[in-house]
Amino acid sequence: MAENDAPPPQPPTPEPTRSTVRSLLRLWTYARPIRWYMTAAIIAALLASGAVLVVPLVLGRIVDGPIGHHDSAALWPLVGLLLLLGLAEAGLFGLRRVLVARPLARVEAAMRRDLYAKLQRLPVAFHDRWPSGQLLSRATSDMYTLRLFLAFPLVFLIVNSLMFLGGSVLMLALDWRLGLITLVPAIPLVLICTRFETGYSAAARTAQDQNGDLATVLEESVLGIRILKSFGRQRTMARHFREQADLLRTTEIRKSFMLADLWAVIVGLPELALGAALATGAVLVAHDELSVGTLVAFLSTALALRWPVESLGWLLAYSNEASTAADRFFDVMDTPEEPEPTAAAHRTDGDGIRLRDVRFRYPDAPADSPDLLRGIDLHIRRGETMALVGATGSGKTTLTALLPRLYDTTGGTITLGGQDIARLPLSRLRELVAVAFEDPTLFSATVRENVLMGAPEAGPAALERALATAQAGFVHQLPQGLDTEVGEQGQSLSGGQRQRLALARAVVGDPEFLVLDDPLSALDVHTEALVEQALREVLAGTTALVVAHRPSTVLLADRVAVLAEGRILAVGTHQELLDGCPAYRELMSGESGLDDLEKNVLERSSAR
Ligand SMILES: Nc1ncnc2c1ncn2[C@@H]1O[C@H](COP(=O)(O)OP(=O)(O)OP(=O)(O)O)[C@@H](O)[C@H]1O
Repeated sequence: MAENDAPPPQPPTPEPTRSTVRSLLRLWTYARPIRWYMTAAIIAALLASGAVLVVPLVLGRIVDGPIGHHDSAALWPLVGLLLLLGLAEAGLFGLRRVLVARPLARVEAAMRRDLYAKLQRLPVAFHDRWPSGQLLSRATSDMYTLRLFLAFPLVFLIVNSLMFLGGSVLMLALDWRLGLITLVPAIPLVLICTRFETGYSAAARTAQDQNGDLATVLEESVLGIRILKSFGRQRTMARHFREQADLLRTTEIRKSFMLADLWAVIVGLPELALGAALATGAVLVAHDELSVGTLVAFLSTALALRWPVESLGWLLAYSNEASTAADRFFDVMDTPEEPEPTAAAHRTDGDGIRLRDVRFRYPDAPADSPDLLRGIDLHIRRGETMALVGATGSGKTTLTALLPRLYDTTGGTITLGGQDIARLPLSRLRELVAVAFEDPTLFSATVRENVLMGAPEAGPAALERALATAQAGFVHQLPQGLDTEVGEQGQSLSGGQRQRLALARAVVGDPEFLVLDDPLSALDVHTEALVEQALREVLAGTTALVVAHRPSTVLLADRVAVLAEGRILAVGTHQELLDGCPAYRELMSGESGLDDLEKNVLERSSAR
């Protein structure tokens, strides 16, 4: 495909009116199936926190009772009770973890599965717009953030709030004056936390997006490592990576400073209040208005509430991270999919492939640019092979992508065997049309799996036939033959080998309609001639559109269509066009020299 000079894609920016709670509530769909586990975990954590709050009361009882009355016999049962409370607290917090560990792993897996399935369903235009690193970071680090949120911050936001409420009531009950002194700082704290929440969620979103950008740069440099090394551009790419990493680092530092500011207030204010309560309590004890035991119980309760209050900082920070991660997840999940026609498929008739007034422009094309395809009219008769030629960037690959509806036309209609492709269910359409692209993408799977991707139900005979057509017999010499893993993107194979496997994948299902985008470009002259010979038999039984850059590929076709200025300029046999279409003559002579071509044609024609 020709280079795209559209501006680089940007991830969506968060809407200014977003609400953290609303974003997090959307996770309910996934959390619902495990609600009872979550409830049990919250109850376990609440009981553990209850045990923590009972400890000060027992301490108060010890001070005013056995210690005050020098009664050591009465001391031991209370010490035993303290021990039991400690054990109960530890056991219950442990139980909370056990209860949610597996269910939450299931939630994370379900979210990731849905995200992956959605990415598969979304149109190619979506993937053109979204950098891969942004999708990668959503499927990995964002999922992890969300699972962690459901495991800890969510539970502790509920438990710690209730513990704070319970502790406050207890402090007020023990002594209302000391209680008020200790609780007054809660008012400025609430205001400060609200302000923090707004600033921090914006920073969290920025960091997550920058993380995605970093993943994109990393992925590109890993996939393009050969180019980088061979052009000695590692330093340039490393600089680019460092710049992106620096941006992320700056945002992370900004987040840390925000959190540090909040923490200073969250830790500082209660300490001041506790100091004031201690001083006031001492005066009250001195005036016999308060027992020492009650003061000990009060202060122990206040100290037990330090964790719920201090944890507020990271709980808020984490909740914000989780809510922006949820936004990023739903940014993808909410993207509209292509409407899937449900009309029952009829049998195709003998009309072949017909394009009527087909127009197309890429969604991100500059507004002032004309449509790339501006009214294509073309009829490929049933059983016919049509070559498509045109200058580079004229839209040949784009036109081929319209047949399997990788992109939807912006005007006009395309029919396959008389059926409008816009009305065919995509699964049926993609059964009818098989495609081999110029860039032969393979997957990290075995040779067999890669080829059978074109027709999973094809038997061993069909597989062998397809490999023979594509002159891909080399696979039998690979260490494990058809079961050899081809490595990430088929990197362990040569360009020509990959191209032959991609061609085998396209023809293995004996498709009714075949679209080949310059399928022989990476082959040596000898292999090309052999593939052409075998391909001719396949093409005889199918209706095909073949993008051709070279005269040798043109020779596979019955007729040739010339694409220029977004329209079909001329259609005819190779010879007719050579005789009557100057643009075609120019295109062909630009490739290999007209004399060579004509010689070639004569030789091949006599060989047929
Ligand atoms: N995904 C895309 N988004 C936006 N513009 C695109 C996209 N893909 C291609 N283009 C633009 O569309 C035009 C036609 O590209 P296309 O790949 O269809 O040309 P082509 O005729 O197949 O070229 P070549 O012969 O070099 O393979 C080019 O200007 C290209 O920049």
